Amino acid sequence: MADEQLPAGWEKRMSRSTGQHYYLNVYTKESQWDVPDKPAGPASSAGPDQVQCSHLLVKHRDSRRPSSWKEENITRTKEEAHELVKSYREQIVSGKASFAELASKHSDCSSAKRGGDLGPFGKGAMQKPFEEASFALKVGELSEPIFTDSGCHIILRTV
Ligand SMILES: O=C(O)CN(Cc1ccccc1)C(=O)c1nc(-c2ccccc2)[nH]c1C(=O)O
Repeated sequence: MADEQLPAGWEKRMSRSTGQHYYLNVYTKESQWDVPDKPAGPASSAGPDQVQCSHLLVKHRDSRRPSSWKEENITRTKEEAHELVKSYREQIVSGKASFAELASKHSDCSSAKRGGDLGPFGKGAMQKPFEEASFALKVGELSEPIFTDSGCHIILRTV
């Protein structure tokens, strides 16, 4: 397809070994041979009024619970947390690292163990800033940094 429109987050690549085209999700690093007309992520039980997202949370000393699986007592400032989240976002967007890789290493949320995956959720389940950012994303899209009482997040909508 000459001027195919790909869903957000997908790029057309050529296989060095076979010369065939394939499609790469630049955020999740998933690749597939057919045009990505499916949601950029594993099918899930997300209902019509739900989204499925992964997130990377960096807490700070003013977070509601400044402690995590990574760090007993989190002392970084809110500004330092924001800088870290911006650097992680840049690594993901530039293709240097995948979302799941950075979330599993650096997220202060317990979902780090699942590459940041939160599963499907509807309205009313999450803190308002998180919900609003999640529902504003297209499938495969990565949010700008957002703040909740828990800390600073980037969110990847997967379904
Ligand atoms: O805010 C608090 O008082 C404590 N929390 C809430 C929490 C704690 C454990 C599991 C899930 C949520 C967190 O700080 C927190 N929030 C999140 C969170 C926030 C927004 C969306 C998804 C997860 N994760 C965590 C966590 O420790 O793992």
